[in-house]
Amino acid sequence: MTGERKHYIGLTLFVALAAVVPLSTDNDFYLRVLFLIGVNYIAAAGMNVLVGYTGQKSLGHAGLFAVGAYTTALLTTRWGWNPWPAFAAAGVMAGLFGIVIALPALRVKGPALAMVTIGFGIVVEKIVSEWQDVFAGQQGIYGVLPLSLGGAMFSSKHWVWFVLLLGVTLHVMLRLLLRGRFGRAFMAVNTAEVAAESVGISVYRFKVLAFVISAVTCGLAGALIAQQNQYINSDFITFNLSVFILLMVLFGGPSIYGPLLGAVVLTLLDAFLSRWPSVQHFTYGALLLFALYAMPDGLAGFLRKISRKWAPSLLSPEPLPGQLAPWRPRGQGNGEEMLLEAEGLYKAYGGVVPTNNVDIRIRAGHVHSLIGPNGAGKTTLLNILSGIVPPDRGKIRFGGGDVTGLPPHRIARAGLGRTFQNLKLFTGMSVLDNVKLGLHANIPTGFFGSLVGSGGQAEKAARDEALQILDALGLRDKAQEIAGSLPYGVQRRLELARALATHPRLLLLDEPAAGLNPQETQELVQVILRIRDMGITVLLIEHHMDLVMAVSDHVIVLDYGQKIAEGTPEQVQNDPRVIAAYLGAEDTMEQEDEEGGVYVP
Ligand SMILES: Nc1ncnc2c1ncn2[C@@H]1O[C@H](COP(=O)(O)OP(=O)(O)OP(=O)(O)O)[C@@H](O)[C@H]1O
Repeated sequence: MTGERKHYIGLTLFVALAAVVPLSTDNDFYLRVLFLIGVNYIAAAGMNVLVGYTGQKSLGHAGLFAVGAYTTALLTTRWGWNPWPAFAAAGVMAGLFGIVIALPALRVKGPALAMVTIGFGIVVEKIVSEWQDVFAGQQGIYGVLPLSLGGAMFSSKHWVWFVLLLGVTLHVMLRLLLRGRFGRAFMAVNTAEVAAESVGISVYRFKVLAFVISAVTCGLAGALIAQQNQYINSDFITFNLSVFILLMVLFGGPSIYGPLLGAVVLTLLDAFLSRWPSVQHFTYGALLLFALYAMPDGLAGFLRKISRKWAPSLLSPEPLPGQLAPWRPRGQGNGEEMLLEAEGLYKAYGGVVPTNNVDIRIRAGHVHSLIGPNGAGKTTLLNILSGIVPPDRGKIRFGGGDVTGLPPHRIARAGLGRTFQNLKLFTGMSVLDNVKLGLHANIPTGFFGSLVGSGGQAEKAARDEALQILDALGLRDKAQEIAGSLPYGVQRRLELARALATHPRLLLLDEPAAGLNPQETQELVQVILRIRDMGITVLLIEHHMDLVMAVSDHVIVLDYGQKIAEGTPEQVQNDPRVIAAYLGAEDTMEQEDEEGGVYVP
């Protein structure tokens, strides 16, 4: 049975069971607890995209809960809106507030988001408690219209069924979203931002999107509470609520099922401890610390570990298709002779000038090498070309267009793929997912299409192409292994596979042979020549002169940030300025590296 079928059978059983429970009791307290589990799940499910997938922590989501709650309260009491559109408006309003907070907060890195969200939570708390005319402070807004069907207001049981329906719909939509290119991109943003940009993902846009998803679900949760209570006041909007929402996600764990586990356990605990508020708050604090330090993968991670031991078949990966046709790269150049032309590139870090008025021209279809002693500015130049480092001066034309100053994901989408000197893989993800991430910009499924599951065919095509690329690089048998668990040489090849998956016209390789043994280096020579024969232009940085001489059509030499020579490998090898640069650097032009290859530092 496929994983999909298992999931939908499990979900149907769960829904059937959960739908029958309210029939077995008329106790209002129990029905209220079931309702709260549903509401908390809805808040946590969106928060999980932000915290669990993109790794951003927010401590102000009570503010977004308040936006939803007060939107529906004001619309139904002051403006006489019907409760259904008022409920929908609560989600929209919270989403808009989410955009307004996330746009500035996510421009900066580090704890800025946590700080901004704490500030936002405090501001909202103050506004609803002190702006009496509009929000009525502690006294609150009465008469909020509850949802109704055919003119009859929802009973306690209807509310439970409604949150069940909403929760299941949200679960199915988020699962579809998170199992496709959006979920992979959110995780990539969390693991390695620079690498995510290098495959065409706008890190900033994905962080904002995750924040907005979490804002919408928290806003809907707030609206549900206000409409079910038919009342809302400022006592609901506290810092503790923000902590509670975050805690559900951290405690449940970063998995599609984490928020459900977090919502069930913490709502029950909350109900049980509600008689002792001081113990309640202490318990949240203790659980937050416990979740952060002792259970980094939360309850879902813990259960996964147990099932791996006792029921491994539950976690067995999807079977992969058998033989596929050999991979053929797509999106090659449009015949231009000069694929990339850069003029007067200049970059200084204080007194250090790693790129000093460098001009380079990359001819389509050739292998170019960039060499020079340590610290000559090779990596900085590659970073400038790929958009990671903006140049202080100079111009770059790539594929006929000006790409100077564009962010890395835009340059990647224009057809520039790259690998890194220090590997930047998405280490916690499978080999296959790493390569699928390379294909990210070439999978056409949009956000709303993903939510309703219309991306199935595109996902299948991406999986097949990723497997073809892995096949071409001899990695097919590793497809389902975790990238970070592979030997170093295999990880290097995987990074190359991911870069090829971006359909590059120009492939930048930063020291691709670093850390490889002589046999792997020989294989790399063949791989680079094959890549060139497929029509992909290559620019590589390398210290292994054997490799440079074997693959290059053209060599560029840098020293102290300046281009000191260029030409065929023979011309460069015999150039007195190049010999002097290397002699100056190490008193020797060539030395044997540990494995016996010729290595020039
Ligand atoms: N972000 C930065 N801030 C300050 N100095 C930097 C920065 N990036 C690079 N440099 C400096 O610029 C110079 C060139 O560095 P770069 O990494 O480009 O050289 P490289 O030729 O790639 O060296 P290697 O062969 O050792 O990798 C070095 O002196 C380095 O310390």
